[in-house]
Amino acid sequence: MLEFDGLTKGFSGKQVLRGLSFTVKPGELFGFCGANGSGKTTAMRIALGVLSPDAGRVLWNDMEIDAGIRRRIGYMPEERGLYGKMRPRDQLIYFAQLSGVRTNVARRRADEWIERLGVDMGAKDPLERLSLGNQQRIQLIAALIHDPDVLILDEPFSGLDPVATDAMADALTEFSRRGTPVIFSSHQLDLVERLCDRVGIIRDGALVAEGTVAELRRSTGHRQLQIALTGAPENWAHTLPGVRIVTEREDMVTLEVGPETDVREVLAAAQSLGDLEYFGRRESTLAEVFRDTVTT
Ligand SMILES: Nc1ncnc2c1ncn2[C@@H]1O[C@H](COP(=O)(O)OP(=O)(O)OP(=O)(O)O)[C@@H](O)[C@H]1O
Repeated sequence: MLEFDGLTKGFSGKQVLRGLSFTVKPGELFGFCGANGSGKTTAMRIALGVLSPDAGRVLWNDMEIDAGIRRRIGYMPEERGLYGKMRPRDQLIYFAQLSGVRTNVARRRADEWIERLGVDMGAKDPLERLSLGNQQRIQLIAALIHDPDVLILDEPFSGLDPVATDAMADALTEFSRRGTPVIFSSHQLDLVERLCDRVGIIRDGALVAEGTVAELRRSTGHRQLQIALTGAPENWAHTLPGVRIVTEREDMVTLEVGPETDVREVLAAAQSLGDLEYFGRRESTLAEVFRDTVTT
């Protein structure tokens, strides 16, 4: 279990983390979300020992992370960190060896992952000649080639095409299903919603929401309805009681209703305005929950 316990951190008087606490359990794929500058990278760097906190700790299985534990972490830094002039395969083997993997095993794993993630490169190409997406795939392999006990990935999906995204998502899911806790930061909330077992939302250096996507949806207290009517007067949705219009298309209106609104009243009002073609609930997306959480 990876535990962030009351982390605080400031840079030249600016408070960036303010008592950040959450845990990532074995086998869990955890999405770490927050607005730009909310402190995600800072927290992950502290877990890796790149930065030290002003207060608080990061624990791995109840032990403070030391150099030995750190070697068992797979980390993908936001600033990436590979050698541009070196061939990717050689680097992967080198990194694996540094983490204690035998050379023949390192070679085999490098080749397997390069193939599995579909890295497109010539055998002699140095890293800097690869496209950014392919460099990023190599960076992911560097994080997992030593078969780590925990994976901490800073925006691993940014800039990837849909095929690479799926390949990377499969790899992370496989690690988590094997029991490895995986935490990654991302602004791609549709992806986080699709992949993650749990999600944490950080705001101004503290966690303001945490749970499964379903739990986060419930916590906002907002419900959305979709209604389709025929034969109704123009702008009919504006006359419904206790609703906020989210989108208004010719064929379907999406509405948000607060916790105090009686949905049956909305239904009755809609029926009195035209012929009801569709009436149903729409789940909020994680992006909507996120906006709600970080702007209110
Ligand atoms: N070494 C540093 N010195 C001074 N300020 C820093 C340093 N590292 C981070 N900060 C500041 O800390 C704040 C949080 O940055 P951080 O990179 O942790 O946010 P983030 O949530 O990862 O953002 P993003 O989503 O944009 O990557 C920012 O205001 C940043 O400018």
